[in-house]
Amino acid sequence: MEKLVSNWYGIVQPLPENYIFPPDARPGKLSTAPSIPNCNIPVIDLGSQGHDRDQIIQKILEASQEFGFFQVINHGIPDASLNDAMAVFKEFFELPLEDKEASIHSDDPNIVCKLYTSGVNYDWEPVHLWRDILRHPCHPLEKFMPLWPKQPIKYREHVGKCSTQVRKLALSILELISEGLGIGSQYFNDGVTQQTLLYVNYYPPCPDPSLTLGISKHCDPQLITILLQGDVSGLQVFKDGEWIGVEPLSHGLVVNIGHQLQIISNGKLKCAEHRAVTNSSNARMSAAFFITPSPDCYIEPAAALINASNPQLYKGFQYKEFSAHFYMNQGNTEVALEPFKL
Ligand SMILES: O=C(O)CCC(=O)C(=O)O
Ligand SMILES: [Fe+2]
Repeated sequence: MEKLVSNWYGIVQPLPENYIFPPDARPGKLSTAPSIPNCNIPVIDLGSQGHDRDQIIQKILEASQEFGFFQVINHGIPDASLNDAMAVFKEFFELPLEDKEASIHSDDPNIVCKLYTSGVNYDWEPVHLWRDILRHPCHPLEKFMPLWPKQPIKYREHVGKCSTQVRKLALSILELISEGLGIGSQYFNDGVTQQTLLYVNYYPPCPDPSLTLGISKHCDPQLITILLQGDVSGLQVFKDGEWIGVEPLSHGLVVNIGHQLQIISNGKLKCAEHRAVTNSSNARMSAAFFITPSPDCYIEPAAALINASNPQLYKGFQYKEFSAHFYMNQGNTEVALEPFKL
């Protein structure tokens, strides 16, 4: 806990050696965001669903096929709700270390609310990430909210409200996707969307952003992710051999396809590699809401998508088998899907 970067940035200069990535994984000069190619990650206006539903579905499918990423605007979640949640996250990370610890201390034997730095296996990592992370489940709210941070005082109220709205939005986007894929509008009900996991990332200003990363290259293992990235850039998506930036949009939300949605869509929708770079002047925060299957949920390509010209690409498995393999290989994107391919 004493290693949290949010508690010693500004004190530590230069970047400690155990944060320096090997040359081929460093962002290099590109990490100073404006110089990287400006993204053409699609921006989809959800405000006109009443009369443009089919067109919106088409745009979502195209973006999910080509980029695995898109941003949504006019998504129905009030600006105030997003601002309030981001404000309590920031307040949390700016608390003194003892207050952060006290805030998440709970009698829960499963310790569902976790605060740590870098990755889950700090002691085993060859290189550390320049970020701290607060994570906890959000759904069902009544079950998990009593285990969330107690400070800031408004944390539970604001994050409870925002997570409920984000989950509703995610389910409505999944309904549009299921309609577009032609797999039945109920496909994403129940087990496959049973959990909402929230990971709040805090990247303090970094002494040398060219040498390190906030999050290294990965794909999200869950079904679909909704990301609040505030107003500081840093998210990059790997596309056609290049890293492209996902520029923050005022009150826009980033949506990306997870491994499970790639599998269910039998490879039609893509989950794209992405990472987060740091910068030397502003702390950056992002809040990722992962819509996640229950551990026992059986995942397989939807039968309606398989035919003579589209043979089944993945076998069926329980989600917990996938996540065990994913975390054992530390999210290595080369091998994450291997055992599940046919
Ligand atoms: O900070 C970001 O923008 C990316 C976060 C992310 O990719 C994740 O939490 O999985
Ligand atoms: Fe991610």
